Amino acid sequence: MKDVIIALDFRNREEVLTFLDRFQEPVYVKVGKELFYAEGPSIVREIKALGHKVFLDLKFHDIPNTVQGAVRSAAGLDADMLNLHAMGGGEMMRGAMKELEGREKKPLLIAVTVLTSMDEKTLKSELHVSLSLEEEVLSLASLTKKSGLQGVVCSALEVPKLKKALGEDFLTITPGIRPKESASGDQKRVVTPAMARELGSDYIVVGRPITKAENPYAAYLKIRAEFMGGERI
Ligand SMILES: O=c1ccn([C@@H]2O[C@H](COP(=O)(O)O)[C@@H](O)[C@H]2O)c(=O)[nH]1
Repeated sequence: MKDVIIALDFRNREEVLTFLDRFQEPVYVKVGKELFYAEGPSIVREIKALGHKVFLDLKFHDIPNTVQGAVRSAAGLDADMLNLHAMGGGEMMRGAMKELEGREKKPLLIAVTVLTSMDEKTLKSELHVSLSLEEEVLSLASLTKKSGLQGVVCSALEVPKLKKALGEDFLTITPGIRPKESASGDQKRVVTPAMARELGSDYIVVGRPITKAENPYAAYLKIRAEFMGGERI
């Protein structure tokens, strides 16, 4: 199912609750490092208790044993989606998946490929990656699928290639979404919500174009309508 995930990149609980208060229905939100490190695990439980779905975006990247432990702790928070960096490798990803085995309520586990704030020039000149950006994303996504995870974070620009190679069921979660009138900021591989729909993204992740809007709820509805197109909203 397609959905819009709102990135709650806020400083504290008060800002989050004021923001969510404007929404008239349960939404899918993302809790990232800024909010999680300010408020701790209780913020995830509190948002869940309000009826919203939560993608806990902590992007684990460490040795396999440490990531396995982190996934164990995070899975106890009842988040709907967790993630890690595919660059941590197959052993790390398989260990993380193993940790979720046998749980009654399992979050989706996905992996970040190449951050949407990165372009090919930086990938080559700073990280000395020899593959093209698209090939690097595909290579990391293939490893992610082989390791048993359900999907990846990438730019919507890469979705058609990934779907063709890895199948329609392999989920693509795509940040770097900018409506026509929005500034890109630090995002490099950007697309509009309508382009993300055309390219086949499963979920779009949208932060500032909603959180910094004069009317965040109206901005959310507009972006959602553009992304969901004819689908039932
Ligand atoms: O490759 C990635 C991975 C994660 N993100 C996160 O998505 C949101 C995007 O926020 P905007 O304000 O819409 O730029 C943010 O929380 C990032 O941590 C990403 O942008 N790219």
